[in-house]
Amino acid sequence: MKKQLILEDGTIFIGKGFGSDTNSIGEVVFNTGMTGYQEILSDPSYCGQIVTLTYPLIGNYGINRDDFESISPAISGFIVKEASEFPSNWRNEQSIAEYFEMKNIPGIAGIDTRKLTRIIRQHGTLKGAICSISENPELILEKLRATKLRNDQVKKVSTKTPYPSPGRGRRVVLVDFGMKHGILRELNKRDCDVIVVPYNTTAEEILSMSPDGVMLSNGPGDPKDVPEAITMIKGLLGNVPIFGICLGHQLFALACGANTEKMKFGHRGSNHPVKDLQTGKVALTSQNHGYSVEENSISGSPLEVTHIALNDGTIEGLKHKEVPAFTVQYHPEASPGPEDANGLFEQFLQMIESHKEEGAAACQSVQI
Ligand SMILES: NC(=O)CC[C@H](N)C(=O)O
Repeated sequence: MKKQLILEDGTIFIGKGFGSDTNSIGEVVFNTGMTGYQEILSDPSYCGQIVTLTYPLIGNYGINRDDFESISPAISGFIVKEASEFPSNWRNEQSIAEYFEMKNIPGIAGIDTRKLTRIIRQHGTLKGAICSISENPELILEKLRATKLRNDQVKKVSTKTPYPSPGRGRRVVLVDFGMKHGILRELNKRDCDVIVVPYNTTAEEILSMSPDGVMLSNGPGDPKDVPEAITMIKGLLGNVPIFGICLGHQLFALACGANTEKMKFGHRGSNHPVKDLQTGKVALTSQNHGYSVEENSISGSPLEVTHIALNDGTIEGLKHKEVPAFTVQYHPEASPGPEDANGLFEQFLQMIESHKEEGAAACQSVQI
């Protein structure tokens, strides 16, 4: 089944379809990870995007029951050089073609994904369409150029109702903007008593759950499309310790008066070096973001830059100068990728402990 991949700039690639036979339109983004395709295709932050992988062989260890980052993938399509037809691994249960067919997502193989990546890097983000070879490319191109990409992805992928993930440790409210399950796993591993809540929960509702700390998850799209979350974070600041990841980091920055901007082609991969400006240490990190916090907007805000990307100098971490809150643009939960930054979850729990001690000391001094 021949298929075509048509880019907004008029480039056409011809390949072989796999997975669902449907046509699809989305923003085409590249990920440079050599492994971790299952976590990538199930990361809700890719909602509405067509993902291409620069590594040429994808699907060789199949799809297994453990490595999903969400129950249903939200991506709009998958572009690979070679989709392995004979996966081999003791955990393998399905090929990627079988999986995409089951989930009704179109894929296209036989594409020179490194050439495609160079086009995106030169041009900047592009919309693209995966469609049948029988479609008229001129008509598809017209449709593609006229298509406005959706701006309600967070609403689409966030949980509709709160749910608990109990533990015996600190109580953490985890705001789900399109959460990767790795974040929940990391909190549960540390025995946190977690309540996951929808993206549009108010600050009052969250505070009424008496959290020891609040986590702001990753999620898809432009942070400015979620104004209710910015209002919520403003209401939380200073009332409870906050740790934000990726979209959570961007929303936190907006709530503190800084600004975010769309990047030319984003960071997506498993080996992005990030420097901690306090310790000078460099961590290799897993990343997936197309927006970043604008550097010039920090000076008038109560924020301090704590981490930067070594590849292009963009902001990768922030902390609030007055209240207990810090955020990172990258993924300390990895899934997939290196676990260098995993200690940030401990840092969050330590921040909760210090905040509790300060609160107890303040109460004592009032009594005196
Ligand atoms: N992984 C994320 O949370 C991504 C954040 C945001 N959607 C971006 O692309 O920048």
